[in-house]
Amino acid sequence: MTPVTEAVTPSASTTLDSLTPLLRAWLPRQRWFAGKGRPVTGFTPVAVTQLLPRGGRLDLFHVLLRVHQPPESAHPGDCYQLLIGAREALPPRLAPALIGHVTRGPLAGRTVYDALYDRRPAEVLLEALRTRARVGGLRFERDPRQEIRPHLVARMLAAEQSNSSVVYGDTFILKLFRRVVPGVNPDLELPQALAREGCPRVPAPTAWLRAELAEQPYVLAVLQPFVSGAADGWELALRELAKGEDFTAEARALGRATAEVHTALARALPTVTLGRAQLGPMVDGMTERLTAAVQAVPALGPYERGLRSAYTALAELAAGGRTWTAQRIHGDLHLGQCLRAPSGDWSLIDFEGEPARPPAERRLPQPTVRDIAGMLRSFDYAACSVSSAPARWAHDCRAAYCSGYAEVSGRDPRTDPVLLRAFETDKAVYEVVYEARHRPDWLPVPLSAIRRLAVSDPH
Ligand SMILES: Nc1ncnc2c1ncn2[C@@H]1O[C@H](COP(=O)(O)OP(=O)(O)O)[C@@H](O)[C@H]1O
Ligand SMILES: O=P(O)(O)O[C@H]1O[C@H](CO)[C@@H](O[C@H]2O[C@H](CO)[C@@H](O)[C@H](O)[C@H]2O)[C@H](O)[C@H]1O
Repeated sequence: MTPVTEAVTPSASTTLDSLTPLLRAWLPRQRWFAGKGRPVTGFTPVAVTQLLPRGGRLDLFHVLLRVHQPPESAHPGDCYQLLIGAREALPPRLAPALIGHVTRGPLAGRTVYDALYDRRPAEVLLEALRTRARVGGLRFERDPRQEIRPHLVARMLAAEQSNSSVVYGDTFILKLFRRVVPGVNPDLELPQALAREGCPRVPAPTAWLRAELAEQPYVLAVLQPFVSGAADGWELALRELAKGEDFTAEARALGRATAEVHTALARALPTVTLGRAQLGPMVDGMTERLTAAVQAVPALGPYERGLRSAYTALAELAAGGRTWTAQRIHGDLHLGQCLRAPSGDWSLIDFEGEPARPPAERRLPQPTVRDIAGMLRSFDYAACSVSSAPARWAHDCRAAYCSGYAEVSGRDPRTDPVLLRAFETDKAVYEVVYEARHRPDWLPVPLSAIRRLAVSDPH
């Protein structure tokens, strides 16, 4: 394994300049690119770190890149993390990772590509974490109580999601965050807190990559144990649905696992009471998201009034003196975030929160019902995407999930229908925007829930 070299060079920045036209075409096509639909008007390199000595068969750059998109006044531009490799030519197996052929600058004549798809560069990252390397502004750190064996073989996970993940020898998985923001990253913070509590439902972080840039801290990647042979809840649900099989036992186990995680988070981190004063801004947030969603997706228009009633009903309860407890939660819980190991045990992953929400908001204490609403929506999603789904499948799973949750926590979410409807509505509105932006073919799925939520009266 080639050791990571100690270098952050101004010339690396010049190198990046010559890639600008290629990146301008490549970036917006990536699943994780959050600024879809708006033109890219320019780039500013935030940090360019050379990870291997220049001039070898492979050049390797760790890049943080600010992407400018209109309206500039409203937003300084998102910052993305890239691992860029440059070779004389790409072997066919790396064709999907192609960024383009460079025609000018220090890399002229070379082919640049997304190096996370390539074994050797991915292994350079693991080696750096194993040896706790420091390269320029990058800090590769590891939990001193956890060992990383050398020479684990890397493979990129095929499923492209909000971020990119690499598996090492079926032992670890490294998630490299694509859109990065300064500050505490809940995807490291919460699993670490849960590990301290001894909660076995979440893989404990083994190592992580930090950076200190312009006096701001960033968490750029997290390595955690890989749950080998696991299936995620979404795959399992679809498989059982296709066979016409019952899924309520798993739904109940998922409810129990969610409650275990919530209970441990409430022990590990502060909880607060939400009364009228705190609930007001929360309901305002829901209302604002609805208004923005209606503008972005006009198909929501006819349901706006009905959906709004879910939020006003909640505000009325608060005005009448009701209070709720809020705590740190998962923030984007759905079946795809739940892994079932071959032993049958469930783990929850991906504590980053909803990728579209502002980072500070994602770390606010919330009613646990928000996560529960996410899972309830997910059972509905599964049923809607299989045409042969039995009519009561989603209903039965949702009931079993709530029962499992109540068994562990002592609180059945169905006893607070107004709160549940408000959070389910907020989630469905989020999903409408998410699908319109990323997977327009899926739009009918959350829209069918919107129709139900716009008319349902929980009383
Ligand atoms: N600890 C783990 N063990 C096994 N597979 C995992 C683990 N963590 C994540 N995965 C797999 O990687 C995928 C992406 O991880 P996730 O944290 O959801 O990333 P993203 O933020 O990109 O959605 C998951 O859907 C799951 O299949
Ligand atoms: O997993 P991510 O953090 O990338 O979450 C985003 O993408 C999800 C889709 O992959 C999206 O989830 C929606 O689709 C799921 C089926 O693919 C379904 O199970 C979820 O209930 C539904 O919300 C998620 O909302 C988004 O944040």
